[in-house]
Amino acid sequence: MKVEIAALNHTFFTPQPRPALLNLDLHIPSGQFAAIIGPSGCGKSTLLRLIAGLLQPTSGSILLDGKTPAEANAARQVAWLAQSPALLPWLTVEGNIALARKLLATRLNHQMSVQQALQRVGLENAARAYPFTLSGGMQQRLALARLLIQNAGLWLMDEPFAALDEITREQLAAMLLDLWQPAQPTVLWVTHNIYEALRLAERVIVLSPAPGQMVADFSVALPHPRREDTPAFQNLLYEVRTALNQAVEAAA
Ligand SMILES: Nc1ncnc2c1ncn2[C@@H]1O[C@H](COP(=O)(O)OP(=O)(O)OP(=O)(O)O)[C@@H](O)[C@H]1O
Repeated sequence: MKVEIAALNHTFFTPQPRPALLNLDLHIPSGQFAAIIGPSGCGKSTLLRLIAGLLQPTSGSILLDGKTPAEANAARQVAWLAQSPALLPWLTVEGNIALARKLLATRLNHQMSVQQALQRVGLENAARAYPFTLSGGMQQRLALARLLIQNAGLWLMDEPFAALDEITREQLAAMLLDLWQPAQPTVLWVTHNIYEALRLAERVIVLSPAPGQMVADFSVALPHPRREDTPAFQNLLYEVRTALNQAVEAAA
């Protein structure tokens, strides 16, 4: 799904005006895996919420394959993964996925079974368990299975693995890449972590401190799996970090 954002502004009124995003123009081609990084409070989550149609922009436009966020949502084309997996505690692992599948039963190209989705995330042996009996990493794998079965054209990800330990986080990041590669939905991945962004994404977009403006846009043309100890990775790391630091200094 193509994401086209033009002259986007968002201000919260609390009641005093608090600008969160300023004049953002962004074009994400269909199938791109893009990471959005920026300092805390720069408007990353606000941007995702606007794209998901959970907030109305103060001004500007967002089009998802030519549709408004509300229209794309109604067609169930937008899937969301956040830090909290928002599982239904009264349903088993397979019950959670079966419900997500049922909600999408009218989608013509929807062919994946519950079992297949659980296999893809390595949870086939936990199908009868309840979410509260799972570790944090397993709960996020279940959320990934739900994301997969939604078969949406756009995945919005708001630091989904930030609460997990380093090793689980890396495992899930690798799993996410494996899940993304066959169908290649468009991914917008919000993160604070420059390493994570450079390990996964094809593009890294840097926002300034609030109100968030785009200050840099990097293409990451490195093959997977990416090794951090290569000069190409280290160069990009340096450039992204420098862009971020300059934006923070300019705003200070
Ligand atoms: N519902 C709200 N009402 C008022 N202000 C808000 C609201 N949500 C966010 N803000 C403000 O908008 C700005 C951007 O917030 P946002 O959560 O989008 O930032 P973020 O980059 O995602 O931050 P973090 O990385 O810490 O999660 C901040 O100044 C925040 O305080």
